[in-house]
Amino acid sequence: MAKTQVYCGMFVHSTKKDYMRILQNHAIGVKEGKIVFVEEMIKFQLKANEKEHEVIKLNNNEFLMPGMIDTHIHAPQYPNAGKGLDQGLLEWLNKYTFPTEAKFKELEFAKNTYRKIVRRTLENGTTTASYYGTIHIDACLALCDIIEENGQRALVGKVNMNANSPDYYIEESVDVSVSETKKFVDEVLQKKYPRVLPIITPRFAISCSQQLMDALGLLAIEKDLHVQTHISETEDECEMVGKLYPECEDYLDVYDKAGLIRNKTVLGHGIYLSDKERKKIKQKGASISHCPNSNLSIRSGIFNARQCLSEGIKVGLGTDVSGGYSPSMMDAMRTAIHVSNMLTIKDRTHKPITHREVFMMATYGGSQALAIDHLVGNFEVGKEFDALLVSLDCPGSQVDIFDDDTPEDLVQKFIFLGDNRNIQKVFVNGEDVLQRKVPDCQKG
Ligand SMILES: Nc1nc2[nH]cnc2c(=O)[nH]1
Ligand SMILES: [Zn+2]
Repeated sequence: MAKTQVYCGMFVHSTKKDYMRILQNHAIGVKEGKIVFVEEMIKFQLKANEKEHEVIKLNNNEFLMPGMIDTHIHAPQYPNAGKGLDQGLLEWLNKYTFPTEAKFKELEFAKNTYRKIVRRTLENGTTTASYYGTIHIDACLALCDIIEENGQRALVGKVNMNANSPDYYIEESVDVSVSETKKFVDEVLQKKYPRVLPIITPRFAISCSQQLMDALGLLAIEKDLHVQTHISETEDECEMVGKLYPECEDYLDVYDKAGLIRNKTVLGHGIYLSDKERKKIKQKGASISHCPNSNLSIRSGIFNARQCLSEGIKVGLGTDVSGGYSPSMMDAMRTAIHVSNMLTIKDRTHKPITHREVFMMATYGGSQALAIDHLVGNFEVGKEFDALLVSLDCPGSQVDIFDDDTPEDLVQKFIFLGDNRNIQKVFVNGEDVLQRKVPDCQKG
């Protein structure tokens, strides 16, 4: 019988009560990918037994944290990461994003790109991602296979768009868009991937007709599926949605009328939501994916994370590659703090979010946002062990530790100064997935 792996040392995670809880001199037992106990080391030592337990001791400059959860990322936009940031959202979509996404008609190009982004996010500690694909079903199915092959956990969406889109990148009709989506969902579910699920992905209200959104809302309800889309990201976009849907009360109402606002719905951005819209999001149990790098890079606006958190809305973090140039969730944490600091600079009564809140949003908050907090997000007994082994004194580390650094200082320094080199192991369901032998993505 396989032994229980027991990690001994320091752990940091978020709980319902604490954004950041640090457990020193603790032991976490992992069996068949799941957390079977979390207890003080002295307690574990009383029952420790060589036949049953494989003990892995962390050193003083190491800790374990939950794997990070990217609640909003466009896998096909990865070739554009770090370029084409000179336009605002609507122009940026037309000039750079749609031409790139259209290339995913070519399956080999799609596979090579998807291998790169899945590997890159894993190396940066993203154990779960909610991916937008393109309108191409074969490429989206290939993305699912590649995620599975690499051992990542994910939601994958075939994008729907049938309006206000260029001729070379648009779905023919509502019927085609819906039937392709059904086919995609059925194929993904049939494969019974242990950790990959489909997510209904109407791009945003501008590129979908009401009829299409109605059909997608029905499908989501019928099959109890996750939903992701964009909302209130820029002022231009909000104005255009107001003109396209004059009969709706507000932007959220466009989606809500279609049945798309559920407790498994994650809404990207939400910068310009009204009090009324936020109230409804909270009431419906939907969530917001805050994508700070993207919001600054394409100059969309300043999201008020403090306000949403204090209102009790579920908030996760997203990289939003390639509106956001970085695929790293560490960048998302840092940038979220800076965005919140900007609000404080403008209004000294605003209480900025700290390393504690961004840590929560990158881990437990992300799991709540994607409605997978019963499976992952923190180190609760019964959850799957998705975790990062962080070392601050590994070769190449850019973090220096001093005698008076507290355990929380170590975590804070990792958030601000750390990078992928400090992420020594990436566990998904208990397995160190960086060790997997997969096709070399650099050869693509
Ligand atoms: N950031 C971002 N916003 C969008 N709104 C509609 N499509 C997109 C997209 O691809 N990226
Ligand atoms: Zn996006």
